[in-house]
Amino acid sequence: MFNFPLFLDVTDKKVVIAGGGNVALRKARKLTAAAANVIVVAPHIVSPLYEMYKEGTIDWMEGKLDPEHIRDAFLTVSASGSSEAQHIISQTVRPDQLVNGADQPAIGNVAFPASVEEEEIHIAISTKGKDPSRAKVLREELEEWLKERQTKDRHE
Ligand SMILES: C[C@@]1(CC(=O)O)C2=NC(=C\c3[nH]c(c(CCC(=O)O)c3CC(=O)O)Cc3[nH]c(c(CC(=O)O)c3CCC(=O)O)/C=C3\N/C(=C\2)[C@@H](CCC(=O)O)[C@]3(C)CC(=O)O)/[C@H]1CCC(=O)O
Ligand SMILES: NC(=O)c1ccc[n+]([C@@H]2O[C@H](COP(=O)([O-])OP(=O)(O)OC[C@H]3O[C@@H](n4cnc5c(N)ncnc54)[C@H](O)[C@@H]3O)[C@@H](O)[C@H]2O)c1
Repeated sequence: MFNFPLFLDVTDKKVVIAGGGNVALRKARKLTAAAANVIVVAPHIVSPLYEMYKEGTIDWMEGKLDPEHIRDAFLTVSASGSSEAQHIISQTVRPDQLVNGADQPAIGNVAFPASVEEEEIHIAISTKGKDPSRAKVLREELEEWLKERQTKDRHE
């Protein structure tokens, strides 16, 4: 399914996130940190997303996903868990558009890895879609390992 590791520049790209729950929030944080132009489409959004909207970090279109929201999106993130929204996404996107199926990997062509980023390196971890919680555990272990390595370097 996801067979090609890639680091992608999303600066100023239009990214539409369908859904406003905690999964949408996690993706919105990563994407705004990467300077994407994030638009959340959902009838309701969790309060940290509402804060981001009020600060102007993201846009919010209140309501259900509509095909028009995603026609010119560079990347669409499916994070609503709604079969109606999933159906709209799979019927609307062209083969040259990117889709992350956070709630249904089968409709996607990109996945978010767990990652550790420092000034000079960025390490990404994927379990090939099989066990995302394990990717989180591995990320935490890697963070520890990097910390220990830095401490060791400082003492050498
Ligand atoms: C790595 C990480 C990055 C991120 O999200 O940015 C990420 N998931 C994370 C956490 C996490 N995900 C889930 C739990 C709860 C587990 C539990 O409850 O046991 C937790 C743990 C938590 O939330 O603490 C559940 C889950 N995840 C997916 C499904 C759908 C499905 O499988 O059908 C379901 C089941 C839904 C359900 O059944 O309810 C799908 C995907 N999740 C991916 C990435 C992609 C594959 C990555 C890979 O190849 O490893 C993929 C395919 C698509 C995508 O999302 O891009 C991030 C850790 C970041 C970090 O901490 O560093
Ligand atoms: N990829 C991952 O890491 C991961 C982790 C946990 C859960 N999930 C899956 O992701 C989905 C979302 O999880 P959550 O915890 O954020 O759920 P949630 O129920 O808290 O949030 C769903 C959001 O989608 C919105 N929504 C509902 N119908 C919609 C529509 N037609 N158009 C647009 N927005 C709509 C709701 O208003 C709400 O904001 C679930 O299906 C869950 O199984 C994925």
